[in-house]
Amino acid sequence: MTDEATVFVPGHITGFFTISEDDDPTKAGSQGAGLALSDGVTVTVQAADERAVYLDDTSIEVESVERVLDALNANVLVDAESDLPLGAGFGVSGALALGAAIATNRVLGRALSENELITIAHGAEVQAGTGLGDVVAQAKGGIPIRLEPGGPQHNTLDAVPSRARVEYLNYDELSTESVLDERGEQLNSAGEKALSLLVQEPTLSSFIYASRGFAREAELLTPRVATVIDDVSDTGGQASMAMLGETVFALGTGLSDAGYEPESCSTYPAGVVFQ
Ligand SMILES: Nc1ncnc2c1ncn2[C@@H]1O[C@H](COP(=O)(O)OP(=O)(O)OP(=O)(O)O)[C@@H](O)[C@H]1O
Ligand SMILES: CC(C)(CO)[C@@H](O)C(=O)[O-]
Repeated sequence: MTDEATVFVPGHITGFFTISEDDDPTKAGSQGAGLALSDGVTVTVQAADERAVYLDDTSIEVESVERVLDALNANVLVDAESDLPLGAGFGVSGALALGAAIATNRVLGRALSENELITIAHGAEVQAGTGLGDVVAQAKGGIPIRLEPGGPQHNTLDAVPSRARVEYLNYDELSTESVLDERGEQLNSAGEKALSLLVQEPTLSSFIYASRGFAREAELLTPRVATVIDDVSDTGGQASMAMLGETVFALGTGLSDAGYEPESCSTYPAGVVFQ
């Protein structure tokens, strides 16, 4: 046991995905692919008499984190700091859940393994309805391809063996929960097509091409996101939409070359790291 533990969890932009439902939340999840980001969430956990969760010094309630703390029977103070907006397609709720699981285990001496903690965080996200594949992707890092859905005991992960500078521009939030409820079927056929394209040619360029096709086919593009993606294409760059937020991401200097003023970071090769 220790008084305090701090971990960094990379953000994660999903480019495309499919939905797999299952009564067992450790088997439910998504296939798909995305980018783990050097912009992420730093989560500090301290033992406390009462439970409290803060993001950037503001008290927040995030169901996935509550579920993780319930599973670990933990009264702790979770103090998170993030470069990324919540609810905008960067997997912040997954990062909070995974960071809380890994750091709480250390602080309270729960002696669970990494896969056990990833399973708890993944199941919590699935049950909260805020994510299906972010947690397993964030635990792996890099440019993960989720070939099979679910937590670490059930899924199969591969990756695009590459790295990239990433630019992004966020306009607004999109509720993961409501999009998943309303668009299931349409997403799955577009997601399967995108995955088979990427598996045939697992490169960054295919990833972003497949992601753009998915966003279009699943009819998730908002007018301003579509305009920005077209502007990036017109200047020879590659961009798509982050699932699920009103957010555009581009490889390299795609957005700045098109005259926008984006945030920038890079893909993050590792998963969760103790600080
Ligand atoms: N101010 C806030 N804005 C957005 N969400 C909030 C806020 N405060 C608490 N929440 C909770 O945080 C969670 C956000 O989950 P959501 O899955 O939409 O975001 P994300 O993980 O950042 O993005 P995504 O899953 O699309 O990559 C929800 O449970 C929501 O209820
Ligand atoms: C559902 C999702 C797009 C929400 O960010 C993500 O968790 C994923 O790729 O499964």
